[in-house]
Amino acid sequence: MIEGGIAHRNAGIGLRARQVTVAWGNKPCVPTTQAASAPSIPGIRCTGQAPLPTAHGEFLAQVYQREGDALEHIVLSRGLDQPAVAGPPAGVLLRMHSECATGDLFGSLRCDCGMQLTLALERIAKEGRGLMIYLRGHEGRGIGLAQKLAAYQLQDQGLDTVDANRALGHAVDSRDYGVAVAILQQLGLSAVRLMSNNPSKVAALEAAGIEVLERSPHEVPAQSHNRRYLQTKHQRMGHFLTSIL
Ligand SMILES: Nc1nc2c(ncn2[C@@H]2O[C@H](COP(=O)(O)OP(=O)(O)OP(=O)(O)O)[C@@H](O)[C@H]2O)c(=O)[nH]1
Ligand SMILES: [Zn+2]
Repeated sequence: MIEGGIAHRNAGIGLRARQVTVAWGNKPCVPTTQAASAPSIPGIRCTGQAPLPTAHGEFLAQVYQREGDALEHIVLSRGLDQPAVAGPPAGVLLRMHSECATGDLFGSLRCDCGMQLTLALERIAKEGRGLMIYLRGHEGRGIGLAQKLAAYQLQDQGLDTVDANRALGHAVDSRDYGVAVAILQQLGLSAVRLMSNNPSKVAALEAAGIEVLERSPHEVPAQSHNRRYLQTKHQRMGHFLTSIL
């Protein structure tokens, strides 16, 4: 893994060719990666897909669900059916984005999520190939929206984002990336360039056997409403953030 640069390993290593065809009613989820036959990954399935034109260009939208779990995780991908271009950069561009209704839907300035979401789609569109996995159930780093709002109340009384979670009886971060790993495996993607400032995401992928060829910084400008939040992530959670230094 390298930090913030271009990885110079075998181009296309991120694509292990695989046929992915999962029935959803009468409409199959068609392959999104180069075709070959391989068994699908147990416990995860694509339950719907359609082309999705966006302000950032056209993506393929897919829903993935874990067996016995109603959460609908969203994958927006582009160019995965194209062979990787020869030469660097190797590995597919990936954003694992934790659901944040306040930031992603309403443009809340308390965090950086909304701008990071937009930036990720822009970067994938610019490169022409990559994916965003939008992880449901990650709201509030796993504590849910209502408890995140309760944490905001405590932050307004002086606690930081770490201590507010603890004061409410929660872990600081209870997110699990297993479903993202399963989706990547289902798509045949074994090596990625991860757009993130969070070292825990790198560790989670590598622990699961997904090679992180590069952690690509994914910073957006800080502003007065989220500066302390970003400082806490840097100082207490080990996030790589330079915009607040
Ligand atoms: N508990 C809690 N969760 C928050 C708070 N602010 C944002 N979140 C949630 O944090 C999640 C995003 O995590 P972050 O720590 O901001 O960033 P990250 O995804 O780990 O790292 P990046 O990949 O660099 O974006 C989203 O699910 C948000 O809902 C907060 O003050 N308290
Ligand atoms: Zn947020």
